[in-house]
Amino acid sequence: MIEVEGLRKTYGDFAAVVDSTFSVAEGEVFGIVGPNGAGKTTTLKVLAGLVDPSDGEVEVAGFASDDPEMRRQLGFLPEESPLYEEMTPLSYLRFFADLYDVPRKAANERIEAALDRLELDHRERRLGDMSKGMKRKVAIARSLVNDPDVLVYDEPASGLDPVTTNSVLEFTRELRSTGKTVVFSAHNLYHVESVCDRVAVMDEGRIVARGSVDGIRERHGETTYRVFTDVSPARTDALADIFDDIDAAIEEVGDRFRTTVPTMDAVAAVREAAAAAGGEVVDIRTREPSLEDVFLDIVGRPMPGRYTGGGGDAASTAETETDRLTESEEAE
Ligand SMILES: Nc1ncnc2c1ncn2[C@@H]1O[C@H](COP(=O)(O)OP(=O)(O)OP(=O)(O)O)[C@@H](O)[C@H]1O
Repeated sequence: MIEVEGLRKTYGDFAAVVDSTFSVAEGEVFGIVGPNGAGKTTTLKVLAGLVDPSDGEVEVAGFASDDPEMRRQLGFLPEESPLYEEMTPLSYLRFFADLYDVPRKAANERIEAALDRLELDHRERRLGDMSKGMKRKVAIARSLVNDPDVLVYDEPASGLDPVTTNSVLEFTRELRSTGKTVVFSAHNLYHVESVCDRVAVMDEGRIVARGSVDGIRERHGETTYRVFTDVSPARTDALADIFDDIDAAIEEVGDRFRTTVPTMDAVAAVREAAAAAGGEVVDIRTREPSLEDVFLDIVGRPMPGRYTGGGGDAASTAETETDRLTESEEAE
């Protein structure tokens, strides 16, 4: 549905996007993630036909990005989407539907469906009097009035409160089930991690990693094991034989001790150490690396803009209950 080959965009001497190649399949949600100035918006504007590439090939829904017909197949949500303040959501969305020559009946149905799903009440309220989250929802509804096959969203959930963030992300995810192809950008790794089938990580204009979230995680991150014991395994020197720095990873959590280790051999060592100290392992959990850990591995510095609310934690650490092993299961 989207093919980008060797895309380059320069502003004077400055290269905002360098040799970018990726494709997005029909019905896929593709995330472009990276820090400020990475080249995300420039890439999306090229896809939306708003910025001409300096070099490379770009095709969206079978049209070259400089083909005016391409824009009719596309819904673009810019990072900042100023709305006409004096209009209401309904009059504003109808206005855009008219620009796309959408028949009135189809437009009304589409607008109602989008606003219902986005839980946007106050449809007759002046846009200038609406909250940032409500305005964002109206802008998202606007991207759908022409029923495009491809949606290009620039930071759809940035700067919104956690509830609205989740609602917008959930909505983005659902677009896939209606057959839409979505490309969206985010600073926030948890936003892409929870929504995307595949991602491209950009840094300084270049794609530095690309693939499924799990695949990238596998290549660049490390699974760790958290072993819970009822005595501190540090009381013995069994662990010291295996890891010099194991002490640093032992934390007291309530009346238990949590030791974080990188391999199953190390888990066995913790078990031995706990047994030698007169205790036992009471729980083991795996912790997969978050995309944030992965970013650190790829670009060598932490990802800015860490998410601090709205259920982000669950998405970030992916501590899987199914991977929990009990003492008895392991003994079998
Ligand atoms: N019109 C322009 N003229 C000159 N430089 C530009 C222009 N547009 C973008 N740039 C530069 O290109 C680089 C990439 O910008 P871009 O907006 O694509 O990054 P981004 O990843 O979307 O960043 P952010 O997360 O801050 O929105 C930046 O250094 C930016 O200053």
